[in-house]
Formats: sequence, C-alpha cells, structure tokens
Amino acid sequence: MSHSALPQPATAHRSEALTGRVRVPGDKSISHRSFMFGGLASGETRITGLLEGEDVMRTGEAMKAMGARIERNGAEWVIQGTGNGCLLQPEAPLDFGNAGTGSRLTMGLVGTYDMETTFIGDASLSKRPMARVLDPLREMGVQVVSAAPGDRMPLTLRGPKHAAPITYRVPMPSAQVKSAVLLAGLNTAGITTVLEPVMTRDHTEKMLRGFGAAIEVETDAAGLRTIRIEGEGKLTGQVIAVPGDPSSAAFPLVAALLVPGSDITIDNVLMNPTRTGLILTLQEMGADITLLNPRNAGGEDVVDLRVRASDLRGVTVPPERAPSMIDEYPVLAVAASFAEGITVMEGLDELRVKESDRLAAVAAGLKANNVDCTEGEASLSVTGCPGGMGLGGGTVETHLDHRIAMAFLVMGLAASKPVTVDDRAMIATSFPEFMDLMTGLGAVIE
Ligand SMILES: O=C(O)C1=C[C@@H](OP(=O)(O)O)[C@@H](O)[C@H](O)C1
Ligand SMILES: C=C(OP(=O)(O)O)C(=O)O
Repeated sequence: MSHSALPQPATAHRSEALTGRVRVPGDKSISHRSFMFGGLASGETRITGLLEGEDVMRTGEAMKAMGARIERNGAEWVIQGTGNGCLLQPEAPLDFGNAGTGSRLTMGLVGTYDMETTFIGDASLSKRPMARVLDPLREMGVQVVSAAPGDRMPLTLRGPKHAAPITYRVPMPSAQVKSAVLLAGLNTAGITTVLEPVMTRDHTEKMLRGFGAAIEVETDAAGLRTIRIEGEGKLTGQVIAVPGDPSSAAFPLVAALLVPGSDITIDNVLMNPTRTGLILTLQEMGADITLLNPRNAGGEDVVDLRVRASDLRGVTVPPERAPSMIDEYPVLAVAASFAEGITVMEGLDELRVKESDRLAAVAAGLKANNVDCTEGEASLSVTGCPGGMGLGGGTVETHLDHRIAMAFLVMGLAASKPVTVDDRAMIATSFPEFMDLMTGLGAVIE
C-alpha cells in the first residue's frame, strides 16, 4: 500500500476507436460506508462489488483496529461488527492515506466515544481542512487534543463521557461534513439534527436507514433538508451489493465521447440523482449517452450506459449542479477542451480543498496542453478545440490527485499530441483497474 518515492509517469497517445463492454469498480462513497456501518453494526454484513481501492482499504483497516472483524471470502467481504457503542480504542494512529472521506467520516464515527484516537494521512490529506468536521464535533463535547496548524492532520481526538446532541447547519455543500455529524450522533444520547441547505450525496442517510438507525429526513419548500438521527440505537448487519461508481465511469465515458468512432457500454453504474450531474451536463453538450436497463438494486437506481463518440458543444454549468458532479470537474474540463465554443463552470469553491487544489491543477494541466482556459476564484472557462488538433504535448503535475491523473490520460487519447502525467500511483486510491480497463477498450497508455 505504500507509494514508492519514485514517481511513476504515464503517457496517453491518440487512440483508435474505443470499443467494448466494461464494469467499473464499486462506488467509493458506498464502499467506505459499507465497511464503517458493517463494522459498527451487530452481527454479520456481507458486501459484494466493493471498491478494493486503497482509500477504502484504509477504512477497513481502521474499523479492524477498533474491533471489527473484516475478511475477504471469494467475491464477498464479510464483516462481524462490534455493535453500536462498542468500538475499541485503537492501539496505533489510524492511517487514512489519501482519503478525505475515510478520515472525516471516521472522525465523526469515533469522536463521541470516550477514548483517544489519532488520525494521520499522506502529504495531500495532511494539507486538507479538518475544521469543517472538528468544529461541530467540538460543539458536541469532543476535545481536539492536538492538531497541526489550521486544524489539520495529524490530529488526536478525545471523546467526552457524555456527548451532547446538537443541531448543525452545514456551512458548505459537503456530504463528508453532514455524514460526520450524523455518525457522531449515532453514539450520542438524544436527537442530533443536521440542516442541509444544499443537497449533497445521500448515501449516509439511505444506508443508515438500511442498517436500522432511527433517521428521518424532511425537505421544506426552499429545499432545506432536516435530518434527525436518534443516538444509541441498534444497527444490524446487512447484505450489500455495491453498484459501479459513476465518478469512475466518468473516465471511460468521456474517453469514448472524445475518441472518434468509439462505442462502449459501461454496465451497472449507480444513478443516484445526487450523483448524475456529469451525465446531464454532457447530454446538454450533445453527448450520445443512452441509459439502458434502468433498474433498482438495493435501494439505488442503476443503469448500463452506452456511449458513442459525439461532437460536443460548450455549455454553462450552473453552480447549483456542482454537488452532484463535484468529483467530475477535472474530466468535464477535458471534455470541454474538445467542444465547439466555450464551457463555463461555476460554483467550484470546494474544488480548492480536494486531494489537490483541483481548480488550479486542472487549469495548469490544460495550459500545459495548449488548451485555452481562464481560472477564476471559483470558476473555470474552457475554449474547446474540436478534433483536438494542436492539443497535448505537455506533462501534467498530478499533486497526489488520482482524478487529475485519470482526467489528463483521457485527454491524451484524443489530443493530436501525447499527454503525460507525472505520477500514476494515486490512481489506485479509487480505480486500481483503470489502466487495464482503458487499454482493454483500445486506449494506448504506457
Ligand atoms: O461523502 C462522500 O463519500 C464524498 C463526498 C464528497 O466530498 P465533500 O463532502 O468534501 O464534498 C466527494 O468529493 C468525495 O469524493 C466523496
Ligand atoms: C474528493 C475525493 O475523495 P476524498 O475526499 O475521499 O479524498 C475524490 O475521490 O475525488
């Protein structure tokens, strides 16, 4: 799991038509939560389709360090949970590697336990803001024993004897913050309430209900969501089939749109409405994407996506759509680089605090590959070059960010000159099969 000090560059070359039928790995958000809630529940949880990426494996290790038993048995992951309220104090720091979701949700999960827990991570994670989770936890009585300047990791939490339930209005659109407060509420007597003015992915709410938590959601006329969770309830182990990750599907999908003559199908992709902003945007740009076999699997909408190469045109992506495609902007910016006209993306504040400053990293990568773009405080506009003539030829700095690496490798498949990324190693955090899957479709990446 450790990354060698030596970077591993990769170069993508203009490719012939991509064809084939593929499955992408399981959804990262659901996979993290499956390990966490399974590890916390009473009894057995069985998971198929889990994303076996490094981020999720770190969450599994953390749950094991706090008493859960987690084993892979063929295609299934089998968990014997500790029972809500019964997590054990870990003997060593919990190392979350590159994972924002794993670390922030776990801070909520353990924060209200009467124990001490230390969180560490890689250079990228150690730069990311944790105050957004620590602030509500402090209100609940959690003590931040130590933290790096600016409330960053490494940090140590000490839980109170009796945590206080709070009502917390989430100040930025973040499913991680919402989830951390709800999970802290699981081990807090009384009702913890989260007010969410802008809806973000709802996997925590849906899955906690599935595990038997007493959780209620109301949405008012203005769209404000009120989520109430009653603490100290019983969670019971579940059987979970994790659908394919739309945020991973985004890469072969955009590649197939851009490489002339392509026609691919991506099977079993999650279509939760809080995750479909990229598909909507690409369809507005003229993308030929067909949603086949719509079905419901374990409470989630799932489809097979047929994608054919398309001539795209620039659009303006409204800021309110950002939460439903927050991880997809790097690859959307690549699609926009090949569209007729200008694509404007707004409301991108949160991109600045991901694995890298994604707004800056994308703009720098586009410029290095001759794409005309303008980076604003929280916006990006890209002037496309249909056919990709003159695009490429640059090396992109990935800043320990898997999505920057994958997005620019996609660019290289359609640009007239190759595109190099300085390090492919982080791709394994969310999509270990990426290289094999892409080359299997006909992509030339070395
Ligand atoms: O809750 C989650 O599973 C996630 C929430 C999002 O982060 P924010 O909550 O920081 O927006 C997203 O970027 C991340 O990949 C996964
Ligand atoms: C932002 C992401 O993940 P995390 O916050 O979990 O590191 C991502 O996967 O794009």
